[in-house]
Amino acid sequence: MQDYFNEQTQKIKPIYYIYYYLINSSGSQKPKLLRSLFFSVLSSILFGVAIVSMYPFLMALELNDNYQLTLIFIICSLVMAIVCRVIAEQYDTKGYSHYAAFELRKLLGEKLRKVSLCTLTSFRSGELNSILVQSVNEAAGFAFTLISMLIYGSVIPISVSFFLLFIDYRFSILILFILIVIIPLYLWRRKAFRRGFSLLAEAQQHLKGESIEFIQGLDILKLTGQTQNQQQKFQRVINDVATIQNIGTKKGERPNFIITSTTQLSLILILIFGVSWLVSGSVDWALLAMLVILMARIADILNFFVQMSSLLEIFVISCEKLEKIMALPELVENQLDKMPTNYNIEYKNLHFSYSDKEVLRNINLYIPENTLNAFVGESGCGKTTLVRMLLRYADPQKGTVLIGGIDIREFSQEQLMSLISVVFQDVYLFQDSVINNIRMAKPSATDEEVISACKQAQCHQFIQDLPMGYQTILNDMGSNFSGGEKQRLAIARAILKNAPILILDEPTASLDTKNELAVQKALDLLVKNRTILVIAHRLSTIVSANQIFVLSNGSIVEKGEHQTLLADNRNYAQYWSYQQNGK
Ligand SMILES: Nc1ncnc2c1ncn2[C@@H]1O[C@H](COP(=O)(O)OP(=O)(O)OP(=O)(O)O)[C@@H](O)[C@H]1O
Repeated sequence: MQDYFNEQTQKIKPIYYIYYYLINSSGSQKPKLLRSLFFSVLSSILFGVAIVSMYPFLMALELNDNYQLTLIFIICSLVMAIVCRVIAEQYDTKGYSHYAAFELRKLLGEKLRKVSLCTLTSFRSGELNSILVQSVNEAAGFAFTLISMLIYGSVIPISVSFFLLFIDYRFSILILFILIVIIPLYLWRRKAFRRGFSLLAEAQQHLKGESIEFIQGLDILKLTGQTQNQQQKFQRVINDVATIQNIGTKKGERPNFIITSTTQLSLILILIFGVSWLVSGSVDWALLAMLVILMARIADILNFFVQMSSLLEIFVISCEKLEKIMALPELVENQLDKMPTNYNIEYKNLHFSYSDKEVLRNINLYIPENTLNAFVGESGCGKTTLVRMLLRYADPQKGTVLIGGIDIREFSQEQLMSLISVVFQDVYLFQDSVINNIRMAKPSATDEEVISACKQAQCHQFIQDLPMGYQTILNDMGSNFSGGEKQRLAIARAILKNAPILILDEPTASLDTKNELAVQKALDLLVKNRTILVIAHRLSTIVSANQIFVLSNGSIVEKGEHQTLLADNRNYAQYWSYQQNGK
């Protein structure tokens, strides 16, 4: 259970934050929400007026003294209260809340675009998805329901208490006293509830993450015989969710009982005082009858408010999650007026750490344009991180990366990405047609251009053999394609994009001989006249590279051509010898 305790579950935001979140979650719809808020308050006041006017009505009825006028006044107040409520509810009925959710999602999308990939990958799978879907719905969708609940629960008793001042101030004080007793009780209950809800939200988040991992990794788990173990882990989280729910229900029992009893007891309190004042002759029966009806109504409203207030906590938790995303550091971007005239790449005194773990140390390297450059070294030495620095996967803590003599932070994201194509071992394919999956590298490309890129990438034939050819929809991230076929689709994207710099995470490393030959043929075409950075696992594929950089523990320890490095007889020569001997 300790897994779910974190800064968010420990900290309870003060109650005024709820109002802050409620108003701000509506974004540009704020004026409409404020208008709804105004009409909700007006509706509650008019309702209070109508209830309190029951007393002069009953008195006039008893004395047969022009009661029709009071009756018309009560009916008008009630009709106006209903009209105001209908206007207030337009925030939901006219779809403004949906628009607020749409805008919030757009804002989050924009934010995520500006956050470094390194930061984004620190989120658990499913976490961002759940924030974008569930938290947005809860934050933007609940706002009006919660506001009206808060208003009816507080404004009706307060306005009634105010109007009663003109009739009998003692009852006003009595109602205010009941409200004042309930508020600290509610705050006490909130504390117990809030922690439980935060823990539950965390546990449910874990459950979503586990289920996504379980489903996505099912084939690997089956192959490695680990299904049972993973299922046990999954089951443990399911049990945790059930346990937290049980504990939450038990913990909430006492505060719930006390609060609902207090609202019911208030009715008895009014009766006790009212009857004693009636007996002493300082109150008449009509006022007492009106107050009993009134208190029954107020007790209902307060009970409803208390029961529904768990929604407030869910709302606040969602807002806090959105706040966490909006507070993520952004990559500072600029926009260049002129793009570079050459594609020489330079890393200058670059240091990079993930949290406090230093992964790249004082990297200095120069890559002339149109050359083939390979990065080799033991697993975990920092090859991928080094190459990703060029893509602004994250910004280095120290040092710079330059393309054509320009610091890459000077480019906008679009400008930088227009210069670089990547072909990694993991190819991401979207659930869309084959042609659209390739065209995404250059959205303006014609069908002919896409087909020509596919021919060069050696994938035209197998696409043609698909049931709907280029229009075939890829299912489940392209699970119906082999690894080699996916690689060739990625190469087709890179050919179509035609960027001057190409990053390859040795795409043939995990392929069988037949697929490797096809991919290699496609690659041979792609690498011509480009600046290439390749992460190499098999040294035989990079013997012709212009420069080979050998990394060890985050530093470049050797660099040169294949033959020079062999002659140096250091790390590279040792790796070469291992691989040649099949070790
Ligand atoms: N997102 C991340 N957060 C924290 N640490 C990371 C992250 N990505 C990589 N690392 C760590 O940084 C170090 C360098 O990783 P990197 O992937 O750059 O190595 P590599 O040389 O490419 O390894 P391999 O050849 O196995 O792919 C490793 O110790 C790795 O565990």
